[in-house]
Amino acid sequence: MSERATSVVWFRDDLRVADNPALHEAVLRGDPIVCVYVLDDESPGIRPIGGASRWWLHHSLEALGESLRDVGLTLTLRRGPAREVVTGLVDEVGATRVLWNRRYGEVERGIDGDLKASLREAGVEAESSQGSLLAEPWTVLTGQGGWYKVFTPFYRAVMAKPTPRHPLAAPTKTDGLHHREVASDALGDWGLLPAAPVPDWAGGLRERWRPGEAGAAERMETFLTERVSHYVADQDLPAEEGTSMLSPHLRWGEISPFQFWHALDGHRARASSDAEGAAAVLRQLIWREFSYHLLFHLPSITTENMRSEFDRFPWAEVTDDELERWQQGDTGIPLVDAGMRELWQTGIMHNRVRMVVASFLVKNLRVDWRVGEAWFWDTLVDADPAANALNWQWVAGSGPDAAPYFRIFNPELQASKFDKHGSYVNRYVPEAGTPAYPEPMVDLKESRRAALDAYATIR
Ligand SMILES: Cc1cc2nc3c(=O)[nH]c(=O)nc-3n(C[C@H](O)[C@H](O)[C@H](O)COP(=O)(O)OP(=O)(O)OC[C@H]3O[C@@H](n4cnc5c(N)ncnc54)[C@H](O)[C@@H]3O)c2cc1C
Repeated sequence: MSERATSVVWFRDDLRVADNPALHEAVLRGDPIVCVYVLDDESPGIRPIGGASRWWLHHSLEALGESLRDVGLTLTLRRGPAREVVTGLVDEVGATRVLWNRRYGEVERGIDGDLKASLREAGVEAESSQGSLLAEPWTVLTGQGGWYKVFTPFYRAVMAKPTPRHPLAAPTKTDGLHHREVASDALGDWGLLPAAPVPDWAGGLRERWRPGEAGAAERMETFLTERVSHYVADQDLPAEEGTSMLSPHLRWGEISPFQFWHALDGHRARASSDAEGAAAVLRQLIWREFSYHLLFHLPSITTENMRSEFDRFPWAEVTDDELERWQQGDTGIPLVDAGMRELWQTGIMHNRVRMVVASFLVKNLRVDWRVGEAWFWDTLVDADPAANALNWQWVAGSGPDAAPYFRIFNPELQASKFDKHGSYVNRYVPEAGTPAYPEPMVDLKESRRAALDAYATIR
């Protein structure tokens, strides 16, 4: 055991050095620092991340390692059940303090709470900070002291709170930081990237994304200088890059909501063409907060219908072949296929198209929303436990404040409104309209009627 005070900073969904309260606190204390990331697929109840997320995580950890090296620190990688791994590391280096930024999922909170209690019992300081949400779920309550089930009042309540704190500066070389040298796993040994015999499916992801804090900052800058003024007009057009594309960076905490908020708020305050766009993106950012509000207060949101009548919904039995047609973008419905192929090739899908493909699966094919949620979990680079579940339940009609089940998106109508010139469909489904393209796997009108009949049985 070392005599000297040492801080362990445990990185999780906050893979950044700027505006990182846990790291900031460790830097202020001035003791040697051990930075650690734990890959935890093993703690009871933990949901292992999907394939696209693993790809992202690999590159994001690489980038974080570099940023830390630039300021004189190193990133230690460990794998296993988080509580045991962090406790083991604390013993190994004789740490006197462990710092982290809070998580909001039930299982994660359980792990963190148990760890905090056992560390404190052992005389080790353990402190958590607010780094990943603007408004922590227990701080936004209704007049009656309950939690919000409807977005608009939640949004108003968040906006009525004092302005979120300003982002914290990143540490610099001149802070004279010391790291403690400890053994680390090699990132490559974690097998996060596709490797033989699995085909390399990540080419499109490499082309589209630059995981890490610098990539996030670059994307935010481009959005604010070039696109925010068109956001309101373009946000629903999948052919344009009209939105911020920051969701995976926010998911992994490469940019904090505080950084994005203040950058947007600056634009909002200016009486310019940017103000309207910035206010609209801020509202979207609050949807992210709302999804975590729900996840915290109703953890079953990830697996159970929020509206229990949906427990009786007569979901259809689909074959593996039928499901594969949806997953691979081979349904014969061009907008659905374009979305599913965009997802497979690039790890992302435009929000408008996500709603369309989800509605097609849950309503036209009458497949349980959890099947679609699981596919998105595996293939999205922004796969997020709270946002994914909330949005699937929103489309299915099984969540609070959801789109009513009977509002069934018509993909053809959606294409004619939001992809008028067919540019998006052409990009991903160039064979649409030729004999090489399959017939629709279901008749849209008939399947719509069947869905409404099914819904009538649970109303
Ligand atoms: C079926 C379905 C599944 C979804 N799964 C996810 C998911 O796993 N992870 C995820 O981050 N988003 C998910 N979304 C929400 C939304 O599609 C993405 O957040 C959005 O497409 C991200 O693009 P952007 O960063 O350019 O968003 P912008 O329009 O620039 O919005 C800024 C930020 O606000 C947040 N945001 C925007 N819309 C939503 C929303 N509806 N719900 C929650 N947060 C939102 C995101 O963090 C986003 O980066 C899902 C939507 C649907 C319909």
